[in-house]
Amino acid sequence: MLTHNLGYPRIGSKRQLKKACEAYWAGKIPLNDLQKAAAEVRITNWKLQKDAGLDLIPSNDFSFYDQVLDMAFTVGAIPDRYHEILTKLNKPELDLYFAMARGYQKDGLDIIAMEMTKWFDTNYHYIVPEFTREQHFKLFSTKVLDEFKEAKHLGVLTKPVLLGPVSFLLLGKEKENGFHRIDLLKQLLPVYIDILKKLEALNANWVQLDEPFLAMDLDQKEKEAFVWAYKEIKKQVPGVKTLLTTYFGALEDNLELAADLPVCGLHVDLVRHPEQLDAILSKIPGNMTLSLGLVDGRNIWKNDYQSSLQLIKKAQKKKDDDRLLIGPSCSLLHSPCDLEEETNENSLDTTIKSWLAFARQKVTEITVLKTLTLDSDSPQSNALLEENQAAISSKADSSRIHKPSVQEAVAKLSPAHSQRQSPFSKRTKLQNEHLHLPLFATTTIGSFPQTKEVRQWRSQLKRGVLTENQYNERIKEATAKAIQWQEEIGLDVLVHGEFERNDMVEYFGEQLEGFAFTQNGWVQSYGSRCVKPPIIYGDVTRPASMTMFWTQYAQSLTDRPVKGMLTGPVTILQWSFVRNDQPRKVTCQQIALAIREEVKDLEKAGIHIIQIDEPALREGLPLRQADWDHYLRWAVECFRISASAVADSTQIHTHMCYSEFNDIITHIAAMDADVITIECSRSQMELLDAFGQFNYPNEIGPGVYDIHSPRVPSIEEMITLIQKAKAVIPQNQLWVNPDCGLKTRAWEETEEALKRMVNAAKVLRKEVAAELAAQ
Ligand SMILES: CN1c2c(nc(N)[nH]c2=O)NC[C@@H]1CNc1ccc(C(=O)N[C@@H](CCC(=O)N[C@@H](CCC(=O)N[C@@H](CCC(=O)O)C(=O)O)C(=O)O)C(=O)O)cc1
Ligand SMILES: N[C@@H](CCS)C(=O)O
Ligand SMILES: [Zn+2]
Repeated sequence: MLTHNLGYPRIGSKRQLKKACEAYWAGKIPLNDLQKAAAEVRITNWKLQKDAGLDLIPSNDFSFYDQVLDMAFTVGAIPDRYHEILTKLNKPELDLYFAMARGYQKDGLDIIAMEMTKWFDTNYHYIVPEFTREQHFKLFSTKVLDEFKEAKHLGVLTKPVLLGPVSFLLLGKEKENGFHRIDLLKQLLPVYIDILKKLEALNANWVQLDEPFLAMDLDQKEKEAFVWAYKEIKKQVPGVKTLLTTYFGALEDNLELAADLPVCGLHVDLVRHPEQLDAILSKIPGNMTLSLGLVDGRNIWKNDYQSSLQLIKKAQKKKDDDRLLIGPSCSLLHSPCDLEEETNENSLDTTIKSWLAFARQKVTEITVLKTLTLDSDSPQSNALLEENQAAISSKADSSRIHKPSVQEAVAKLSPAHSQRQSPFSKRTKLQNEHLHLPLFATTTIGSFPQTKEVRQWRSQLKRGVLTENQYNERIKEATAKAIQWQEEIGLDVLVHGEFERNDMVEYFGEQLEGFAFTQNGWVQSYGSRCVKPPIIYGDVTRPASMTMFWTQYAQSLTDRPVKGMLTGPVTILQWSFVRNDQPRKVTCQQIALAIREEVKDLEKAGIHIIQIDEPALREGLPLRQADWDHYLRWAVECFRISASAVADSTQIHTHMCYSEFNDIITHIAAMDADVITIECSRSQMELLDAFGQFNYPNEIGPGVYDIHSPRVPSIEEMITLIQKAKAVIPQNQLWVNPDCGLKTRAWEETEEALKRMVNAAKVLRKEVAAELAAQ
């Protein structure tokens, strides 16, 4: 029986990689320093996994930006528009790689970035591979080989990790009509085979091929692709031990397909789906190794050793120990690095800390499970087991978790809680009378640049360098400047800028009871961007208003409407580590009731437009379509609970980014927000089609400015996008706004882009006026 890991967080326990990348992008450090910082992270990770006693340690789980982009880069799936970075500018390959992720707008080039979207149901985002009909693949980057050699040189024979060929293609997008990306498998596979042969020549033993799509609904063509690809790999590289990994879901109807593939090992997620073990054990061939995903890679609760041991024992009845692996449910990429970095008892007290395990502790849990299995009677094992049971029962019995008043409020929820007073057709008239907004009303999504300065103030407040008063004065100044500037450039609906928020979820988590938060529990969200998800451990209440002060302050500075800005219940749930002792729906209802109170307070204070962001509503969709309806019903209901306590004349906005809407449009419509703003620009308004086809009745703000790239779009580009939107949605329903909040941008580009955006709306208003005059 061997222990292994599917992947370790690569940001570094002190976000070293984030800091080095951002310094390199800003031209503050040379490439060499960035490479050094990256190597240090890799080496530290290998060493700590080795020291924990892990048998198979992953390599190529490191990434400068994203593992899907790495795969595209490895197989040379590099869109033509980036080649000039090498051919014309003679830049290093890593600059080309970063340009694919972030766009490139300097040295006389202006190249847009590749699309980015959610990695399954996580808050991690990957770069979407682009494929053309005549797509050509070749071994372009040797990263996987280099990192294997690097670890070997340090005395660690790693298990290289590659995104499997079928999942790689399925994660991508056709950039031309007339073909399906899965048809490219024949051209792609030789590159994989080349890599596997090269790894074999380097004496690699196990190679991990991630095929998460095996835990999703597959059509016949996709199933055949799996069969063909893995037969071909077996035929051409018989000496490599292929470990096929699935995670986030159960194999279900794909079990036979997976069990029949000629691979050496199969990894299954037994945290999300422990019930699948029986079926798997009855189907898996005797000579295929089974990897038991027992330690939760997606949450931070300590492993319950007794439960895991039961699953191991069950597997042992059908499989010899030398055909069993023990590991985490999925890559530990989604866990914070190290609980030992949490030294501040004010954010994470010792009791709550004793319930938790982060990536480093999870690696130890994996090795302990092996010890407990193979050496079950030793005093050391008994002590480990007892200690674990004490932590598990301390959480189950804790009086800090249950609040009868919250449970009563949830039990009393009725359909009336999720119903606005009147239908949209009536509300919109009242809102128009109240707000007097022009055609193509302009707004932003909420946040303005979180500059180094703003973050420094917060860090100084935490360290006691600034008093609360001094900190508030600085935030007030930033808010006042933002309000004045928005008025000057002519935006119609203003925002306060969210300067006081560290993060749109953490900020609320810090103010709600039932939440704990960390000092250093960073998890990669995309590229160098990280989040510190709060930990929901108990029933949720709102002891005091959370946003009133800053919203009222901003509104007091202007006659234009300022939008109240809240994060919605589904997003707070989805972007937190959630308690595992009650259904997610119930936790979400508790949060919805807290947000509902906040909405009521804002309305009472004279705020007439309130935005309840739900960017994670789509992300929360179960991976299997059969489970969608149940989820969407309670998720939409929770949004509505939070939004429905207001008068008809109060305009409720919601916002979603990185979402496809085609297949959930009825539920989006059921949210019944008066206005929805969506991310649209990278897809050139494609995402809007769903709303057009549905004859979506409420108002929409399709994003015209890609905020994930420093690139400033031209006014013409924005006009073209609005015109595209006009072709799909009646113009009186349209708003003009960026794709998402501007917290990650610098002021210079933000100012320029928003000025152009307001002017684009003005140009279109003139056009419409001229059309009307001509009629
Ligand atoms: C909109 N998105 C969000 C998602 N998830 C969230 N939880 N939040 C989101 O906004 N998912 C989807 C999208 C895209 N994802 C992201 C994720 C993360 C960011 C982002 O900007 N992250 C920041 C960190 C934000 C934060 O928590 N800031 C804190 C701490 C700041 C800090 O680093 N302080 C320094 C000290 C400062 C100094 O002295 O210079 C330190 O501690 O060392 C804060 O502001 O207080 C990031 O930088 O990664 C965006 C989109
Ligand atoms: N109001 C948030 C939404 C991000 S999804 C922001 O503007 O950053
Ligand atoms: Zn957004």
